[in-house]
Amino acid sequence: MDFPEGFKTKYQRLLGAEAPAFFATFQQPAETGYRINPLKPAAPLALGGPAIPWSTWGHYGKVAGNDIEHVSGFVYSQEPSAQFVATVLAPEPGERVLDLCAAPGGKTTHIASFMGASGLIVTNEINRSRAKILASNVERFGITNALITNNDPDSLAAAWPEAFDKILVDAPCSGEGMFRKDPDAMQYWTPDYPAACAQRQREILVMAEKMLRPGGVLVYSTCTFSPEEDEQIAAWANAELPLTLVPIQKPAGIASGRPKWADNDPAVANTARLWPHQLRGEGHFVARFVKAGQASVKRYDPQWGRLSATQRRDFDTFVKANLTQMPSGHLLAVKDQLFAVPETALDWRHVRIVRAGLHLGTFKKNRFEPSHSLATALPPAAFQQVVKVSQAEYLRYRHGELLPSALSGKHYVLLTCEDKGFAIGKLVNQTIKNLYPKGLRH
Ligand SMILES: C[S@@+](CC[C@H](N)C(=O)[O-])C[C@H]1O[C@@H](n2cnc3c(N)ncnc32)[C@H](O)[C@@H]1O
Repeated sequence: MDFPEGFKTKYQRLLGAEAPAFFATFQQPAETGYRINPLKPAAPLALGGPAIPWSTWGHYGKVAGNDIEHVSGFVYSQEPSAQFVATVLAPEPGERVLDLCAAPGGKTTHIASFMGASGLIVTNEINRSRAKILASNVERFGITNALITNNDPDSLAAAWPEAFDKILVDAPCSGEGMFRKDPDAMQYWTPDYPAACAQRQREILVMAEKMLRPGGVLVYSTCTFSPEEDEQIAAWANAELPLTLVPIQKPAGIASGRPKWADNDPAVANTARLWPHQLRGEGHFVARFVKAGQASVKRYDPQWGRLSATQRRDFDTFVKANLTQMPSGHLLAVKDQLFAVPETALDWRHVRIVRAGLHLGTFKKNRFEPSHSLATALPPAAFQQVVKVSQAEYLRYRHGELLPSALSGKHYVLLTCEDKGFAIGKLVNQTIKNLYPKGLRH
């Protein structure tokens, strides 16, 4: 592999006798992994691959983007070492958690797995097009308790001071841990790049700390090896912000951060390093902080977004004809869109929202049309009519085709393949009309 100028000499100097083992990993294929989705009803998954020792629900292996397991959200593909981060955050059901730099959603989906459908995850991405990808992955994974936002950290901090029990800052970084998987990631690297990234990381952390409640936990992570963005940022936050570095439990293979790379600050030994020459993964850095004090976050019940009488009638008619139960959560209408949001939702009128809770659907003239999200968020038992399709029909429907049906009537159905819900269809004249979102067709 041709490294950018200055990269090799830097790590030869830093790693000394360890450097040949580190560089040798770049001649090996990248490690891949996936996680099983515990939000889904347990279904036998014929995927295999050994368990990733430091991950909950993680396995080594590869799932293709067109496989039903991926499309139905039964699994999420995520690089193995990245699977340590949410484990360190250890979110719990009922908490209010912020994932500040979240797209495409690897850690958000892992956080949601720990929380079940309880509590609130605010998952934010500053870049608008990446925020849309995040929304689509959150929807595919069947997460119903997320507020997806598209803001810079300063605007969020102004809207939500001390609002979260736990915060993850999976920071934009120089991405040296991506070089093996994606050599294009090297194009931005210069010897000065880590210092420029570190400046942005400090700015993000200043805002993140403002949003953390006293006594709350903040986890900072990167997928880069550079001490400027790892040990030195951890030492800086420990010294300059009202945050204290606390130890991380490190399963075998996971090393400590190196105090010698941060002016011998002993607190840095509390951080964790996942090195590609010490375990099967691409590499990550993780630091866990606690904020001094003790306080609980304020709960907020939205008193706005109530449905009009016509909207209520149309939604009730839809539920009665198509579902077996009312989706849980607080119903909230934003213009013609209907959402079910967690009861602990924040006041979000001053932030840019991409998606709130579960998108239930759209009010049309005198009727309600369900959203595609219902197919991956609700269990098959929540639908009155489930249509099981073959692998060949699954591929045709994903492509946008109609499917003939022996069923009569005019209503919505859940389509499943291998018992995994993947789409909503509309039965009309013994045909299942294709409602698969155009942007997801394949
Ligand atoms: C390492 S990636 C996040 C990966 C994600 N957590 C996951 O697990 O899938 C960092 C993200 O930070 C975003 N970002 C870039 N500049 C930022 C800034 N100034 N503030 C907040 N986020 C930023 C990037 O757009 C990028 O999506």
